[in-house]
Amino acid sequence: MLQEVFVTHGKDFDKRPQVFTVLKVGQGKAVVNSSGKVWKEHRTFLLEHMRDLGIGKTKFEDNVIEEIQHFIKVLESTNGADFDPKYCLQTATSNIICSISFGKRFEYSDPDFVEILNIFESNMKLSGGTAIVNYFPFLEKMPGDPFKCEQCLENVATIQTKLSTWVAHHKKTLDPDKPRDFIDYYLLEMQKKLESKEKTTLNESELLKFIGDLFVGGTETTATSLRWALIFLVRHPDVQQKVHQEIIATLGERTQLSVLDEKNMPFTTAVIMESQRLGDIAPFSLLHSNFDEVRLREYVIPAGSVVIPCVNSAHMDPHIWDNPGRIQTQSSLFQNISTSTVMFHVIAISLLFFPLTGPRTCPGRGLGKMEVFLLLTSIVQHFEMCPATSGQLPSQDGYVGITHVPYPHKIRFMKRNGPRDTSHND
Ligand code: HEM
Repeated sequence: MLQEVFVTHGKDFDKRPQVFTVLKVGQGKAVVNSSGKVWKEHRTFLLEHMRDLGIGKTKFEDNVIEEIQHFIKVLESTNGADFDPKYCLQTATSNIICSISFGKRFEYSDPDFVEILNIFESNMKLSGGTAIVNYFPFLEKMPGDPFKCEQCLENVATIQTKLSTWVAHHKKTLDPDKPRDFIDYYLLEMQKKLESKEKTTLNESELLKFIGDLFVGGTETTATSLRWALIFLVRHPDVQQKVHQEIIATLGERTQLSVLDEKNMPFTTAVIMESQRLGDIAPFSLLHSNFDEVRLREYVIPAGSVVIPCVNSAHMDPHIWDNPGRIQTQSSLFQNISTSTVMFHVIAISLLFFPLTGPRTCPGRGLGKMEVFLLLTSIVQHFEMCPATSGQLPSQDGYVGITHVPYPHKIRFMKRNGPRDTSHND
């Protein structure tokens, strides 16, 4: 059914609904929250320039690997002590988005950067509560802001102010012959269209939202995918060990894997897919809508409906998975990626490997997939991950905002070839 609605009838459902989180929090702008002409022009711009910048393709992997080197140093500095990797994973994935948006990366301790990441995260979390206002709009103005609508909108305004100072700096330093990043490309495209008097929806206000979209779309999703993968590897040391063995066998004499190695690493690939299924990163994807009435099977879907892709129902479908809540055994992990019938069923399951390929499909999945693969394999290559010193395993449960996020937890990153961990017997 997901396939039928979002792929076969994808065009009928390629709008976003006119509700609080889309119109006010997302301002109905740029790519993620827009519909119609604004969405088409911004999505086309994004895809064209991702292609130009080689994003998600092999030539972009050096940027990701450079960030991984900084990231590994941070993990080394923990010296095997209890550590919550959330913040440094968010920083690493944000820095990759920063390199394509602003042409620069930030130090992990940069206060400006820390602030902006915290605000983005806060809004992802608050969205779980504000979602009710989508269906009961009068709740937005309830005294005392119980659904945190005001706080959410204040966060949006703070982000816009921060991003506008970066855009102002780009305008001052723009060299039309040497565009550095997405902001430069956008400013040049805007200028070109204005000069040729071509009708356009590109403008500075949309630009701020466009850059915000890359952050929202590209940071939390990737970092959360990695957080779930780490949790499952800590909970299943036997699986962690097999991933490590596959990495070592594939590396040979080299010190760093490439995305091209992925095709020779079926076990690691299956583990990433499985952690996406169980982690259920975006259980309801993003809201969709239809401008016109649609007839589908025995249903009539009125124009302007809110259509929620319940991806979670496929992730946990007992008709497909023997025991949906448990990580699949090693042999079935292999089966899942090699059996074509299962592949059909997992189309909706692994957002990165078999996404719903309709008009709204994630434009950043090539990049996301590259980041998850390279970061995860680098972590396992360099560290053995163990439960915190209390021996408590990180929980497999989490909370749902826009994404499904793990509860706060700590794990230990024991440098491989360093002193062995003997304090906990798994
Ligand atoms: C593990 C990583 C990622 C996951 C799980 C993920 C997941 C998703 C999902 C579920 C959607 C909604 C699709 C729909 O509306 O039906 C989406 C849309 C989107 N994603 Fe991703 N994403 C990831 C990485 C990225 C990255 C790295 C970028 C940045 C380049 C990005 C940018 C976007 C944008 C701009 C949209 C909106 C597309 C539109 O409305 O046309 N994503 N993503």
